[in-house]
Amino acid sequence: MGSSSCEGAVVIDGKAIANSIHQEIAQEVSYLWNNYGRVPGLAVVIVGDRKDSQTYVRMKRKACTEVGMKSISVDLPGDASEETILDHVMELNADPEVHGILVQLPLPKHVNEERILNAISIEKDVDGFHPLNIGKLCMKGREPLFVPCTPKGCIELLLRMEIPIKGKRAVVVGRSNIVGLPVAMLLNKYDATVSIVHSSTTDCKSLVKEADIVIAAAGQAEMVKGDWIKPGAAVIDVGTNYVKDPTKKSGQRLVGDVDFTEAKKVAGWITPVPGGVGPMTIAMLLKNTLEGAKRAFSQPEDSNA
Ligand SMILES: NC(=O)C1=CN([C@@H]2O[C@H](COP(=O)(O)OP(=O)(O)OC[C@H]3O[C@@H](n4cnc5c(N)ncnc54)[C@H](OP(=O)(O)O)[C@@H]3O)[C@@H](O)[C@H]2O)C=CC1
Ligand SMILES: Nc1nc(=O)c2c([nH]1)NC[C@@H]1CN(c3ccc(C(=O)N[C@@H](CCC(=O)O)C(=O)O)cc3)C=[N+]21
Ligand SMILES: [Mg+2]
Repeated sequence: MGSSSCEGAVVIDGKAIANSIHQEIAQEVSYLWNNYGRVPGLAVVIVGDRKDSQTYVRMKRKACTEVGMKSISVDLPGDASEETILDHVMELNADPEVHGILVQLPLPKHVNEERILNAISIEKDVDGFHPLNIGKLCMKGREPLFVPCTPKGCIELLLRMEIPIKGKRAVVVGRSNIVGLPVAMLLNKYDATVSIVHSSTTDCKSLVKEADIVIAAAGQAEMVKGDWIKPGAAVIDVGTNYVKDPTKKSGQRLVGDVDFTEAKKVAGWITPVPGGVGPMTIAMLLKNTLEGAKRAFSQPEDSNA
């Protein structure tokens, strides 16, 4: 399950793997309902009307409802003040029916993103973006309460496909706080030897070529070419780039950071875009929310039983 292959690499079916995770989660949610009379709750906050953000938020809320969790929606106008957003976060922090809080990024320019993310209770930080959770992710022997969803989804794909990590060379393309950096830290925890390349790296190609595991998260359409890939490598493509395509009704097409057609001929495993990492990000968000709820339900002082 979760893959197909005719020529070249095994194509990792992230959508199918995410669906089976959704089923596992739905079972646990119904167990919680039967035993505690409560379900996990996920609050998704969106500020403004960016089309891509609205699409992603809609997908998250739908997935949440489908597994039987409670979805709490906070929709604020693009000109909402920082104080207004903070007030909503505080209210969600105090709400016993909320176990996860996600503030969709990017926030409008006038809002200090760091200030908002710092305000989310670490017990409800299902994105894993709070500096305390990130800090623990980077430290040996420390366990964050939540691991960021996209990086966790990348690792989950490797684990479920039984792709070895320990002792392997991994190269991460990109070093953002939400993808590149945390995925590199996670691969390090799983005992890969990790390099990070970025926009000032002089020869990305030759470094990527040495990797047994490539994580592409640069936000550059089809930047990683077939001849960058070591034969047999695992290629995980995080990129979601919209490129113009006059043959499509919408006038655009979604592509990854990897030239899929070329790389598939060389790689051992590869994720498609769409249908690879994207669905796993949502599955991990639900998993984090479930974990947060289970921690809350097992606390005696949480008296909302
Ligand atoms: N599928 C999913 O669930 C998700 C997908 N994404 C997608 O992943 C991609 C990355 O997202 P995000 O991390 O937020 O992006 P950012 O723009 O925040 O970071 C991009 C990173 O890539 C590096 N970079 C940019 N150009 C190059 C280049 N030519 N060569 C090498 N490195 C380069 C940048 O380097 P520097 O630091 O020097 O600027 C930066 O570290 C995007 O396409 C995004 O849409 C993001 C989140 C979730
Ligand atoms: N606080 C916060 N947390 C995030 O996790 C977060 C965020 N902000 N801002 C934006 C990025 C992006 N992101 C994606 C999630 C799912 C898909 C996804 O499911 N994509 C589908 C395709 C969707 C389509 O067709 O457009 C796929 O790849 O198959 C993509 C991207 C989460 N992000
Ligand atoms: Mg970004």
